[in-house]
Amino acid sequence: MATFSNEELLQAHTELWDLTFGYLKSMALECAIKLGLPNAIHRRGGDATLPDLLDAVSVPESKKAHLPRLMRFLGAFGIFTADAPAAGERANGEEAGAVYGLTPVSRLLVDDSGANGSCGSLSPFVLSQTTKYHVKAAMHLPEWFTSDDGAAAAEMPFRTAHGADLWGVMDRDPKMNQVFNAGMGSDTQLAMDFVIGNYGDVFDGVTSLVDVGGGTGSAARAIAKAFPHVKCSVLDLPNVVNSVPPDGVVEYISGDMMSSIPATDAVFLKVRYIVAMNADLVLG
Ligand SMILES: C[S@@+](CC[C@H](N)C(=O)[O-])C[C@H]1O[C@@H](n2cnc3c(N)ncnc32)[C@H](O)[C@@H]1O
Repeated sequence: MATFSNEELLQAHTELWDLTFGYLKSMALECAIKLGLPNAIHRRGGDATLPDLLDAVSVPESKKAHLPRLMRFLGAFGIFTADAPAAGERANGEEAGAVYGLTPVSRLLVDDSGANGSCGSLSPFVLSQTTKYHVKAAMHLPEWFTSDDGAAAAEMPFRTAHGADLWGVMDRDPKMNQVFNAGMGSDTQLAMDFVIGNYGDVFDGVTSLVDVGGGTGSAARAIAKAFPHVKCSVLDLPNVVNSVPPDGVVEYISGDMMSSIPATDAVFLKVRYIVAMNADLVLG
């Protein structure tokens, strides 16, 4: 049996604590976005003191003393920078005089379009993946592994937690539908800038394209804008397609990719989860 030195076990103890409390990183990140901290720092020119932040965000008097702790925690894992205050500026052990700045990660969370070149904010993406549905589903992992549910074994912990898959939940909860679709759209915008900028030649000779599981059409709109000769359509479930106002640029088709896909020159797929979840169905 492997033996470990005291140093290794001490280091492992630290790593175990880091892993144990890892979920707090996602929750603190979500909190930073919901409080508007990246935008507040950006609007101050990229640097903000604690009083600046307290001015900009809506925090009641009774909670103000806790903001430096949140900022320190976010700083510890690279969301913000914090310039240490001079010793005399510390109030009650907290960083009253600290100056907080954006890192490349929090820069991606700033709403102002153009702040990151052509890249929009990824805050909607973060919020789409830290929902109560996702967190609760993750907490059902041990229950999912240990329950012997026969044919239902292929179902994911998400269904164990919510009695429906993600698409079913989005169908019954319009707010979740909106939050998830906005998240996918923001992430796709960034990915499409890269795809079109670097691999645009894959669209040479294509005259029609269907983005299968294309959500609210971020990818299809980006392709249609960059390559106006390509007739772009989006195939997605009714709850998604019905939430998109017609834009005259992309055609939205309500349907089930597992049943049929409209005839087209090219199929565009950015639906990793669904293909993985239905791999047996698709690949036989
Ligand atoms: C992970 S999201 C990706 C959305 C979009 N492709 C993007 O990357 O921004 C998956 C999308 O597939 C859609 N979807 C799931 N099952 C589907 C099905 N059976 N037929 C059509 N669309 C489906 C969902 O509604 C959702 O919009």
